[in-house]
Amino acid sequence: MQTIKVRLKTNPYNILISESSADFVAAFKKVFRAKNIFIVTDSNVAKIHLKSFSDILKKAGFQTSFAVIPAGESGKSIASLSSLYDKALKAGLDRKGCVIALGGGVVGDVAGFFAATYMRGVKFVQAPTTLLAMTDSSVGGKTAVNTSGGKNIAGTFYQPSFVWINSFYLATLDERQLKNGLAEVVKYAFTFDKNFYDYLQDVLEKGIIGADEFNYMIFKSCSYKARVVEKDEKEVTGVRAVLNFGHTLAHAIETFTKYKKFLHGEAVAAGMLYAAKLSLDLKLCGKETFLQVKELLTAAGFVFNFKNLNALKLLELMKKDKKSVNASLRFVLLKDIGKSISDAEVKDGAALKTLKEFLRENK
Ligand SMILES: NC(=O)c1ccc[n+]([C@@H]2O[C@H](COP(=O)([O-])OP(=O)(O)OC[C@H]3O[C@@H](n4cnc5c(N)ncnc54)[C@H](O)[C@@H]3O)[C@@H](O)[C@H]2O)c1
Ligand SMILES: O=C(O)C(=O)C[C@@H](O)[C@H](O)[C@H](O)COP(=O)(O)O
Ligand SMILES: [Zn+2]
Repeated sequence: MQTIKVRLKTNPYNILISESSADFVAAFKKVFRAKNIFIVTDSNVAKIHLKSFSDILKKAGFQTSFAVIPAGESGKSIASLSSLYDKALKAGLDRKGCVIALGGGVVGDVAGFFAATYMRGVKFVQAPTTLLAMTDSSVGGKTAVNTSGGKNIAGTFYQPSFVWINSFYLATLDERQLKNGLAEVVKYAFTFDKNFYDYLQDVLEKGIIGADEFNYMIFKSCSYKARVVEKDEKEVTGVRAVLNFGHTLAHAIETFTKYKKFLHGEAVAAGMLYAAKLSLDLKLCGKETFLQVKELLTAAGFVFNFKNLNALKLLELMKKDKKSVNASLRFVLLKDIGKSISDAEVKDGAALKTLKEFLRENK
């Protein structure tokens, strides 16, 4: 078992990396005296993992009820959120109860928003089941749902009481979803650590990724994220914005394609390559850095094939990004591998010129 502490002043908590359900139950009992647990999951995870997960808690003496939201990004909606309030009330969830998110980032983001607002806030635990959720979304307390106008437009910051990461769940995840998770993992290498970059390049090129490699990626990613969140929990000072590397274009692409064509990680991979190209065009980094970004994304298996994306429309959407101030574009850019600039203001013309070239080069 490995434990990473998230040392927040008001809501400190642990990230537990363990394949033992006994470790999970022990952690749970330390944090809660309540018996009433409401599990939120999605329609795919419900079929594979809900019964065994709920049995762990029942055997430990807890009462469980559950709600299932639609699988995939379409489930990250106000409709899903709204359905949870009704189901929880019917199930008798009270203020002393606890919500557990069992699933990927979609479940975590929706369940977290729900837990933050149900009866003005009930306790919340993250039990991530995708690589993306284990390395990024289950940590840090961002919760949200999408709207037709934009990604994560409605949400709160609401920290979990703890996170239980059991990489055993990765065994049932398909190749595309595993690759999707790698996008956020390589993000940490690009923005924080050249040594981690070298490690990933080596492992991904060889293509042999087993439990040890996944657990190492999870540990490193969660450690970077925890340190950043401790410094700037609510993205006020700009420190946390670094976790948004690649996300300015990614969210525009996801919104433009109505959350249907690209997975989040696929859009983030595209966004990181674009941000690296923008860094190069703005002379913030050299060609070598841009090529290093491209090489690792390629080693991770990302192919860039953008048809029917409209540069002007993407620019308009990027201007509505949460980092924008007075409609001026802000990006996380790179000086080098492991060295980033958060919150760089970029003129519309420069962003558009690079975007048009980027789309042309990756048709
Ligand atoms: N809050 C944050 O800090 C944060 C960070 C990164 C991403 N996100 C959000 O996370 C979401 C993406 O999360 P995701 O990539 O986990 O997607 P997801 O939650 O949609 O899960 C991907 C797919 O895998 C299935 N699945 C989940 N676990 C499985 C398992 N163990 N076995 C088989 N199938 C399984 C799901 O049903 C779904 O179809 C996006 O909405 C993104 O915006 C949030
Ligand atoms: O935790 C963060 O902070 C992040 O930015 C992590 C991102 O990977 C994640 O996709 C996040 O939800 C994006 O946040 P947003 O504020 O741009 O909606
Ligand atoms: Zn992300």
